Amino acid sequence: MSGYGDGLILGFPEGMEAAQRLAQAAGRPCAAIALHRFPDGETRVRLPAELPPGVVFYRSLDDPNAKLVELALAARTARTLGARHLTLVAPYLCYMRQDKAFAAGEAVSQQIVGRLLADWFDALITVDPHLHRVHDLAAAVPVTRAVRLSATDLMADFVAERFAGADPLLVGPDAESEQWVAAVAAHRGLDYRVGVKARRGDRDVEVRFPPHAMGGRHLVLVDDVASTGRTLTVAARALARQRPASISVLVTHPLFVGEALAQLEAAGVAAVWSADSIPHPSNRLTLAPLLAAALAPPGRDDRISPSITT
Ligand SMILES: O=P(O)(O)OC[C@H]1O[C@@H](O)[C@H](O)[C@@H]1O
Repeated sequence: MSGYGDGLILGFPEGMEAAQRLAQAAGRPCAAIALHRFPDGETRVRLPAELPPGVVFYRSLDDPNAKLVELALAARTARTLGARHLTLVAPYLCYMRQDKAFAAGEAVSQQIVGRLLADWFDALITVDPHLHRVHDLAAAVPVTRAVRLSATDLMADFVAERFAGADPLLVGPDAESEQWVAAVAAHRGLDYRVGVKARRGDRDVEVRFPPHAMGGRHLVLVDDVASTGRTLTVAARALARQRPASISVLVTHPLFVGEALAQLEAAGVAAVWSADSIPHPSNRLTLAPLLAAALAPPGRDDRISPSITT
């Protein structure tokens, strides 16, 4: 047994603050994994020299390619250092959107990356994974224990408090977003509408909304992930034509690559809010208590439990 006690949480450099928030919420010890990036692009990974039987890795998998290699190095090393049961807490789970071969010859990344993660880890905890055609997290990532959490209750409480007495209207930009916007609406009895999206390329997106009286209302665009922000930007432009009182954006996973935030602002979006699955200036909702509640009690990480989908 190491000096850390069982149920140690290990954080990577870019996510140490979030790993510490999780450790505090879960009442567990926390330590850092040190990374050194060599000039040629390889990474040296260093873990604490002794590990307890149960170890939790905290890493959100935005910008995932180098992170995945480093995770593999860390997970394999953890087992040689004495860990027997490895849990990955990945608030944002990468490669979930490529869930089929959209053209002949394409890799089905969801299945391939999911199996890699299941080779390295025994358990996975994630938040609002982009499961669209494949609904079961354990089918995408076949670990022994797969826990799918949702930020939608936190989002609903945030919107209800922010717009108390103002009767906000939640708006999902497309059919894929309906599972989230409907859950947010249901939690606080809010009203919602969903648009129709056609995507022709990474940044070539069209969004239309069926006729609905939106003039003078506070509109909150809700989605799981904003990547280029194109979906939300185009949706906001369409909504702005309805002369609402305001347009805001609320997402679980704020990737917001490139000029996404500036484009949203130019489209008339007054505020952008997110959960802290990825560190970003828009973070307003903290996921640590939700993630902590999903961790097995320290010392019991090696239990075999069924997959959980919440
Ligand atoms: O339009 P960007 O921000 O690039 O991509 C994010 C969108 O693409 C969908 O899969 C997501 O659910 C979201 O609606």
